[in-house]
Amino acid sequence: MFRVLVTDEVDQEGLALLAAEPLLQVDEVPTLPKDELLARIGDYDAIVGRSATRISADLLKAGTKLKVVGRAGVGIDNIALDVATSLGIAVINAPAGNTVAVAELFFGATIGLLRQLPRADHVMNNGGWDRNSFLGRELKGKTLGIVGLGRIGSEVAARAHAFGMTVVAFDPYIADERFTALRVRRAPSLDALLAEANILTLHVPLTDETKGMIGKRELSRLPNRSVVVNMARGGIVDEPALLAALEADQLRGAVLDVFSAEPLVADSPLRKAPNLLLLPHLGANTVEAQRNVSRDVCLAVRDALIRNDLSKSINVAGGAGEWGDLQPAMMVARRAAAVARAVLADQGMRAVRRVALRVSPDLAHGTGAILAAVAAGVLEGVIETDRLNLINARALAEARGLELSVAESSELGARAIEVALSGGMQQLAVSGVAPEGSTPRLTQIGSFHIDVNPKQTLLILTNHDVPGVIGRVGTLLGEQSVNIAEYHQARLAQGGDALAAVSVDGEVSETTRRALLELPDVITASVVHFRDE
Ligand SMILES: NC(=O)C1=CN([C@@H]2O[C@H](COP(=O)(O)OP(=O)(O)OC[C@H]3O[C@@H](n4cnc5c(N)ncnc54)[C@H](O)[C@@H]3O)[C@@H](O)[C@H]2O)C=CC1
Ligand SMILES: O=C(O)CCC(=O)C(=O)O
Repeated sequence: MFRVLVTDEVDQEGLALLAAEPLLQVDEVPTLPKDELLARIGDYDAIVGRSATRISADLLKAGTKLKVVGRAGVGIDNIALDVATSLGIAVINAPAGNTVAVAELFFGATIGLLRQLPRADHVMNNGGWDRNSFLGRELKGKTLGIVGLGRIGSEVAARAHAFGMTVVAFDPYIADERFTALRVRRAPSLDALLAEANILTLHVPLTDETKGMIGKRELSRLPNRSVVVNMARGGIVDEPALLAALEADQLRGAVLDVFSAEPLVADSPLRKAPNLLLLPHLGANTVEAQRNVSRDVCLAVRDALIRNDLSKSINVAGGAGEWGDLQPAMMVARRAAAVARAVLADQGMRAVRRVALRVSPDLAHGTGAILAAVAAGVLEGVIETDRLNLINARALAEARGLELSVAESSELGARAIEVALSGGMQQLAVSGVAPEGSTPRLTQIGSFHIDVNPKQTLLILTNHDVPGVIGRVGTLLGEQSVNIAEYHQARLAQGGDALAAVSVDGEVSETTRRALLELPDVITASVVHFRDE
């Protein structure tokens, strides 16, 4: 049974999906003060919330059972992501469900500002009828400058064309093809965008790069009497600088849906600023968007808890593509790494320094997730594995000084993986395949070609290629009640060294391993218990 704590206002449709799962117990509470949340979090496997609950480092550390943090929305700036990653806690958001809500609000609010609708309504509510004071401006013919051409920026751009606007955007992380497809002109720099934007709108995440990105200097570069809209995150537009520009009548107006501190304090000078339309973080507040994000995040949290499906987790080292499609490859990669580490350790090389993963081109879309699986395979059996998982494996490996690399190689056959570990002068590569629709297999250990399905435990023996070894190994394992599932013997040349990969059910004890080493002609015996069964 997993316990899920739901804070903030998360739409019922998603919560019903969680509640319908017999393996989940869902406790819904309003947004809690920090100390109360800290006191409760230790009982829960997952927490689901919106932006009102800060998922701080303290909270994550106090959540000793926490496996998943779900965010019903896009922005994750309220979550201490690095801490979650290092603790192996999956962070899952709902990136797409509220895109349209924000894009539509941009037009609603901007037209509202340009036509002075809130003020006109206020006059009407007070019994007046004033047509002369409310001479507005149109969008048609104006240049819209978008910072951040991601999901929301793209939807804003598409709608702006319908209004007859010229659309220019600045986003150094988006390829030219995307600009072309969206019929958006690329601004070469933020300054170039500012120079021509009659309406400037921000659709970027809050990061070190974007914090304070629109300050006094940037506002002064806009054409006179431009409009600034921030529906992304407070702090991207410097609030005192914006206030000053509005008071100086340098700007025609501005819309703020987000603030550097939320809720906005009652006596904030922004509340009195001229031509400033203020909204209480309403971007995602539509029935449709709330339903979408709640469903998306609750399904992903459910699958992460019950099926260990981390494909929607934004901190699963590199992202995953199609999780179902990648899982066999990740399993083979993890096991290949565990085998290589164990065999090298038995040859006296315990301190792995470098881990090099090669994948065939048909697996190139999943290198991040496969590399995470490799890192987990190298570490299992070496470090405390209670919290070792695909989320923190790479970070833990790198923290131990391991150099991880990944390359795509067309020399490998279909859906093939090679994991090479090295340290000092020694190196060992183990390969495997994860064919579609059939059993994943290990295909090579060092120079030896094998063909074995690595199930619960794999025994790797090296021996002299002489008659009788297989029989003696089989007899000994039988005497120790170890059941052999598959026995694959490989050799390089007759009478030389041979390698046996023996897949067995259950565990092989250290006593049995030592007994195997006592057998004539057995040179090394390595046992790998796969811990991710
Ligand atoms: N007001 C509200 O209720 C809502 C606000 N948001 C905010 O909107 C932001 C954007 O959301 P999406 O479009 O879904 O995200 P997204 O990730 O699809 O797009 C963000 C874009 O910003 C670009 N970017 C990042 N750093 C940049 C920089 N320094 N300069 C220029 N471009 C940069 C990225 O390349 C990306 O294309 C979210 O991060 C969130 O903070 C999102 C939903 C609701
Ligand atoms: O409604 C919310 O929780 C805020 C939405 C938002 O800002 C986001 O999804 O990033």
